[in-house]
Amino acid sequence: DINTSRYNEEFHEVCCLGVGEYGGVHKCIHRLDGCTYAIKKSKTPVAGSVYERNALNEVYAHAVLGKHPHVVRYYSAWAEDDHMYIQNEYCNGGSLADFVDEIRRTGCFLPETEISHILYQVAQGLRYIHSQNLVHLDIKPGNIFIHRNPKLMQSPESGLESCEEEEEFEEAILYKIGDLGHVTAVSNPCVEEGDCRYLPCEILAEDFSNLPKADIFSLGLTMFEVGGGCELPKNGDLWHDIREGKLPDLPHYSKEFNLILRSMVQKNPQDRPSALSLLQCPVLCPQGRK
Ligand SMILES: Cn1cc(CCO)c2c3c(c(-c4ccccc4Cl)cc21)C(=O)NC3=O
Repeated sequence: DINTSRYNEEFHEVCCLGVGEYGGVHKCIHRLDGCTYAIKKSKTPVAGSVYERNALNEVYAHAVLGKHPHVVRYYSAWAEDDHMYIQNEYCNGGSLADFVDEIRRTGCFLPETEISHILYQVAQGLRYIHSQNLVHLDIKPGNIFIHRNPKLMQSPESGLESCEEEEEFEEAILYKIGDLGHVTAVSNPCVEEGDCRYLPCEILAEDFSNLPKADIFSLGLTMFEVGGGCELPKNGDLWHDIREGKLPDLPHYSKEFNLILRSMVQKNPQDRPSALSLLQCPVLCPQGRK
């Protein structure tokens, strides 16, 4: 009967975090360890279908990518009662898509230091994914999740005392790349296209010769929206203009920051910076930290 299901036995379902054609994601508390997780429940994909390959890609990617501060952590996956479950780290601050909605609603823009920090953190996640010879292929605001470290939210000093023995500085807000359903290997790619609003034209033309730079392109458009840029089209003239390198300026940010975004969405993948080179860029490098 349904009550013997691992999902119901091991977890207490708190609330729904989102639903899509894939299924639904719930915030759950593990009854034994008391920790909170995000668990996606989806219909078992038809054997041999692209959905099954995507589902397997997602779990393989999580297994290979293991633990990284800027990639959503995977804990477990299982199948039961004609559904697949994946148990991931719960990020308590929503996604960058929620953030973009908020900026559009309030007209309050992030200071350049904050938006540079977001780009720096996500670039660290991308560098890690690319270093494993994998590519994400669906980088977009809805797939970048935010985790606010409650300990550090009161006063930044508190974090320092507690981790004085550790070398590294604890971040109060962590940005994490999630939804690895489109992840594939750089070498033998089986590309399942992500959201066309964020894809470069070479991917749509099935040119997979430089996949890591496709992630850079998508990250450039993602940051354009976080910076208050207009809503991105799925097609049409603006879609093509952007891919001809005509990215509108973000008036609230410096010339240098705008030049970085424009370099990330260059038509020719070779002209886009790698994730590693973004991390060495002085405009983004966090002040004073190596
Ligand atoms: C819609 N939605 C909202 C959230 C919480 C944001 O504060 C969320 C999460 C995830 C996911 C997710 C995405 C793709 C695959 C599996 C999962 Cl659990 C979806 C999420 C995930 O892996 N971790 C999340 O926090």
